[in-house]
Amino acid sequence: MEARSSGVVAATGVRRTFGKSVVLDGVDLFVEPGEIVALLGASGSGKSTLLRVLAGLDEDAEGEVRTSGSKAVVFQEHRLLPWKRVADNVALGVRGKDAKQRTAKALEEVGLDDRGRAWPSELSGGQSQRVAFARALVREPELLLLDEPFGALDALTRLKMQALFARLHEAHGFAALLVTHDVDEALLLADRLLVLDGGRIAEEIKVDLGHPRSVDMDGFATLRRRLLDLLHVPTET
Ligand SMILES: Nc1ncnc2c1ncn2[C@@H]1O[C@H](COP(=O)(O)OP(=O)(O)OP(=O)(O)O)[C@@H](O)[C@H]1O
Repeated sequence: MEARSSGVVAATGVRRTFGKSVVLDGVDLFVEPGEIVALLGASGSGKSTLLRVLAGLDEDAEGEVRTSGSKAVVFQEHRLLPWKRVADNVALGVRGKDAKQRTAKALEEVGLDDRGRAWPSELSGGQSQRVAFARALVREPELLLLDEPFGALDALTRLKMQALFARLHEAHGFAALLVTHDVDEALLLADRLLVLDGGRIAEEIKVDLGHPRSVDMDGFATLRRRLLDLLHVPTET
């Protein structure tokens, strides 16, 4: 265990029950600095529950969870405050006299430098999610916890946001735990995949595909098939 003491996330024996139902039954999970880990699993397997535990949003879980450094969470829905302008929503994540400058930089990084004075209701779904990323980034987190952050977006916007995420990661080097049910997304973005099943991490797959990645590169289809098998998804119809 010593070698892993520098992890951004070190969780051991995480257990969460709701009444008689055991959702997490001894989860061990480590995330190294700068690493992108995708968390997959069937619907109801406990992905969001685990993410909430790691985010410190669930006080009723058992087990040991250590996270180091600052963290930020991005959910499927943007959760912007409708009564605050875009820039003020982003600025919620920062304090100090350079807050304004950092807010402007974060908005620029997500491609919305000209929308700071807009209201959230004036933005598209994709733009709103960009603001959610800016609000997370402005804290300069060491760890991003992402719960289906692209899940509510149309296919094209989703691809653009995945590319944006990859660029942001390259620029900032944060570690990320990405909950997703999209196998291609996991394979495009993550260094390592974890499959949650039966309340535990049932599989771990290292993604040695290099960067940049695309769905038609060598090795992608093989990993994809393996992952779909693990998720019990038929690959032929
Ligand atoms: N607050 C709660 N009270 C009772 N049961 C809950 C609660 N939160 C989650 N559960 C149950 O825990 C199980 C896991 O839910 P969770 O949302 O973590 O799954 P998931 O893997 O994220 O699913 P999905 O992919 O569908 O989002 C489900 O059976 C769900 O009904």
